[in-house]
Amino acid sequence: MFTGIVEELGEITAVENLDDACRFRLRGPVVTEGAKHGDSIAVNGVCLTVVAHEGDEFTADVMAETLKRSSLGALAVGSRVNLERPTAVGSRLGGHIVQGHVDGTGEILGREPSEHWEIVKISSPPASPATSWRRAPSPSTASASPSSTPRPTSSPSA
Ligand SMILES: Cc1nc2c(=O)[nH]c(=O)nc-2n(C[C@H](O)[C@H](O)[C@H](O)CO)c1C
Repeated sequence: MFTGIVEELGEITAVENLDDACRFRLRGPVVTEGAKHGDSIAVNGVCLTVVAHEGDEFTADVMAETLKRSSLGALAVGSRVNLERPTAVGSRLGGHIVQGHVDGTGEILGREPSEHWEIVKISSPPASPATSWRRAPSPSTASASPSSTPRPTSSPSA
């Protein structure tokens, strides 16, 4: 579990194209401190697994499904990425509880700068049948169109 509070801005230092995946090497001095093989690290909000690490760099394999659903497929050597380690049990949860399991990519529709912050408008990707059953239906959606969200037959009805 993550909180969405970014710990540092890391960088992609190598990209290797595998048959149906990509192997990324990333630099992140904060998130690699004490990192172990098998640990999770969120890269631009996407939960990935550390398969190797050395010094301030770690390697993660990104499978085709992840490349399809997230914006990680657009990354290249030199790209800066938001990095976050999972939340430690017992610590204060700033931000939100975030799984790092991305459903899809939105699009930035506009940015309105103001003196202290910017309002960023982002489109939400339409739910595909493959992801919509993973989302809990909101009460209004469920009552408005109960048959529009395919779910496994074993799911309790809303
Ligand atoms: C822990 C984890 N590790 C990886 C990984 O090392 N490589 C990968 O491609 N996907 C991983 N995932 C699943 C992704 O987070 C998930 O596929 C994306 O968020 C898209 O839904 C997860 C959940």
